[in-house]
Amino acid sequence: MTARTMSDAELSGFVRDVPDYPNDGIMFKDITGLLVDPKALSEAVERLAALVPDDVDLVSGMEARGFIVGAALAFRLGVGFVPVRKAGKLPPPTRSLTYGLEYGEATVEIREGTVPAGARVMLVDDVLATGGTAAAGAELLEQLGAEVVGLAFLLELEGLGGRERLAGRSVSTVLLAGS
Ligand SMILES: O=P(O)(O)OC[C@H]1O[C@H](OP(=O)(O)OP(=O)(O)O)[C@H](O)[C@@H]1O
Ligand SMILES: Nc1ncnc2[nH]cnc12
Repeated sequence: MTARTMSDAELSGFVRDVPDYPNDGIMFKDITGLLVDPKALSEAVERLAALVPDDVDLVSGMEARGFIVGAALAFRLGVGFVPVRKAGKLPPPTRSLTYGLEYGEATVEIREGTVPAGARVMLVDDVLATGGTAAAGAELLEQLGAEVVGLAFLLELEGLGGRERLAGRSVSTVLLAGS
């Protein structure tokens, strides 16, 4: 495993807090500064890689920021990447799952045939907040026959119930942040 080159505080320093975005009362965690800095990006991907069991077959990531960290992680691990897309972006055949958000609902999709039955899949995203997005991604992967061996996030927002929503699953995070 590659040694850490940054402390938690240094890596966290690349994440920008944006108050009242996209709605009043939301403290948005903007990871753009982390992505644009080569050392911070490398540190983040190495830390994510350290959270992944040895024998995964695939990494999967949630659109859109989960594609960035997930595809980098898949490349780092030498495995393929399965995108979990928002509704209406993938050509058929697809499998969809609609899930509840804090207000309203959303639908995610995976292209059928991308996940071999029994594949050991690590699901990745940038942020764990309420956990609804990741729970839907994991459930959809399982409907397609995958074994979801774990979920890894760059940033966990405490106090929003994400851990509880993913109870029973193996959840790990690189950084913790107040919400
Ligand atoms: O734990 P939850 O409450 O479900 O929230 C976490 C999700 O919210 C953000 O995605 P967003 O829908 O903002 O889309 P984006 O990645 O396209 O910006 C983030 O990238 C996660 O996917
Ligand atoms: N506060 C937040 N910042 C960034 N991404 C998010 N996804 C859900 N909540 C978020």
